[in-house]
Amino acid sequence: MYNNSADLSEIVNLFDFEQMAATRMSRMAYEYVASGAADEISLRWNRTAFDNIKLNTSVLNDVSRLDTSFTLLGRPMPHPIMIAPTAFHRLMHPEAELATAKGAGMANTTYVVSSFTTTPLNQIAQAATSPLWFQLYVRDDRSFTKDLVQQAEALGYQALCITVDTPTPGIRDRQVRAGFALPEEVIAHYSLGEIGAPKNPITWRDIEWLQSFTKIPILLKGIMSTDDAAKAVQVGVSGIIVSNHGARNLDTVPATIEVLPRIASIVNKQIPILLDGGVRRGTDILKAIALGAQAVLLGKPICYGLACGGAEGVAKVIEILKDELHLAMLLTGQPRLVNLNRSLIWH
Ligand SMILES: Cc1cc2nc3c(=O)[nH]c(=O)nc-3n(C[C@H](O)[C@H](O)[C@H](O)COP(=O)(O)O)c2cc1C
Ligand SMILES: CC(C)CC(=O)C(=O)O
Repeated sequence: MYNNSADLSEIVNLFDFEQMAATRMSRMAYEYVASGAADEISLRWNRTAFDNIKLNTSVLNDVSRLDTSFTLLGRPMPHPIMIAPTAFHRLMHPEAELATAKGAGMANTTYVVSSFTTTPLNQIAQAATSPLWFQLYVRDDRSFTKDLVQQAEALGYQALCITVDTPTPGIRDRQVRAGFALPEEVIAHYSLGEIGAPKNPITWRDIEWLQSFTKIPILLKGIMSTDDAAKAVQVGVSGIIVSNHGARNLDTVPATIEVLPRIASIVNKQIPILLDGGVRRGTDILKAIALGAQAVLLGKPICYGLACGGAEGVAKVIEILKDELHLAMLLTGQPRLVNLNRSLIWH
């Protein structure tokens, strides 16, 4: 099932990782990771929307000292690149989520562990050397859900990302064609046996219920409209993640970077905004921050890095992006990420 000992020196950018992963992962695993919903229109838009944004440059600024640091939920962050929650890492590498956690530590990044982890939360916490967050799929069994949140808290997971965009996964034709089914050794410990279908029709009342006992900051993952962003602020969550689930749920929703500016205007800096979906280049990160995000998360590239090179592969994905981000800051004349604003975007 695995073919993880690739020569990573051949890898130059994140697209190379995808190409290499396509030749090294099982067809089923690759199709699971790479595919988008239905006709994959939003999947393409997540990329083309970034491509279509043009950058302004500003010359003769002092860029001798670059600063990518900022504060998120009261904690210092060295750079704005995080690992998005993705399910079933044992499909991609025998060390599974432990390798992802080690890679995250090597790159000094925060790793959001999926509810559909194939490694128990305590083992990941033991292996981690950088901050962990936990992504929650709320289950019908509320006492199970409450126990899981409290377990994550007790293990030191620093924030809770509640995924709100997946009452059901979307139409995934390529997964169906590839005969997606979890091999016996790939066990999602907290899935309640409902693999591939979270079936979690949660409502705003459930968010209030989660707030009533959760001690760590709560973020809502999967906000795509200004109304929902306004509601999120109103109910008092600590942050939102603008996400269309990597274009895996509802096809023809807009690209995340397209909706970001409107959501940022509504939120008006009351709570932090993170973004994921199609981030593949250092310039993408610059654009996201200029348009109102504090940080970005990576989904598919981390899966490809893991499949090609375990912890080293994961770390290399982040390191490549960090280098690209530094170059983009130098070349746009922007030494400090926290100073970025919409003037960086060319109109
Ligand atoms: C293979 C895979 C599994 C995913 N599993 C989850 C998950 O368990 N929970 C979740 O909230 N999001 C999940 N997502 C969505 C990601 O968290 C993220 O929103 C998305 O991948 C970001 O887009 P990108 O892949 O273009 O970087 C998954 C995405 C992929 C590609
Ligand atoms: C089991 C899946 C619903 C996990 C997921 O979020 C995804 O594959 O996008």
